[in-house]
Amino acid sequence: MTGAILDVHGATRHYVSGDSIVKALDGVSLEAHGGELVGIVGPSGSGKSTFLLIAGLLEPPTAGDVTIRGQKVSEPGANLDRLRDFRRHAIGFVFQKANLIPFLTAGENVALALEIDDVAARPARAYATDLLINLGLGHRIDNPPARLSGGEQQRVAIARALANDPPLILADEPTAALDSHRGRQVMELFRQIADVRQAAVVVVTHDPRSLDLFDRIYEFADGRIVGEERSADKVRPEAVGLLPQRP
Ligand SMILES: Nc1ncnc2c1ncn2[C@@H]1O[C@H](COP(=O)(O)OP(=O)(O)OP(=O)(O)O)[C@@H](O)[C@H]1O
Repeated sequence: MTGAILDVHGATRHYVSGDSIVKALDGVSLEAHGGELVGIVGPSGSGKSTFLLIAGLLEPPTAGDVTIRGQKVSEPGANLDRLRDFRRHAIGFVFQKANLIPFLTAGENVALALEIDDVAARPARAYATDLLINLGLGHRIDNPPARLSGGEQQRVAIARALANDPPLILADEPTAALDSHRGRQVMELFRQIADVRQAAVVVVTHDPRSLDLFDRIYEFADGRIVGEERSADKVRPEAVGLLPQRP
């Protein structure tokens, strides 16, 4: 046991494409600890999204394994359907697009994540409200997603990912659809989530402007890690008020 929240060891994923084999991921080992913001950069097709699929227990590796909080949960042939509950409690996902439910308000979108987890409607709604206020979206709670800017929608999606208080957050290019100011706000929020919640946060990004926030950055190429940079003097934005704990 390493003490890491996420410990991916030797992860490999090969796809058969016609007569050839695509090595989307080729023996990647990477750890993320509580309180760390870890970045993954690299050219298109270098295996970044494939890494997140494997680390997020959405696909098993073809070799290697994934350990989350000391429990080995994925390896070749693993039946990941059985891990649905584990995944919901352990991992919060954030994607490039917010993918909010259009006919629910921002508050209802976040509360739904708790109600699915058997939290009663009233405390779920109260918690969603607290969370959104803490993320600077108190004025948007009763608005549907279409009334929110792209950056606001993405922050609601982050609130939804936080709702079950997961120790691990995985984000795939969460700022790709945002302008630089809103992108920076979203990246600072990930930094704060790592600091305040002591979550391990792993973000795939093409955005070079926020790399000063990260503890470690891994560079991927051809399915492998080809570079690692550690930041000793990273920027720490002022922490938001203590994010409330879930009911
Ligand atoms: N289901 C699949 N079947 C076949 N090949 C795949 C599949 N998924 C990914 N690949 C290939 O694996 C390689 C890595 O893809 P991946 O999406 O992980 O890269 P990426 O670094 O996330 O790229 P991008 O920055 O464009 O999102 C690519 O060559 C891709 O075409």
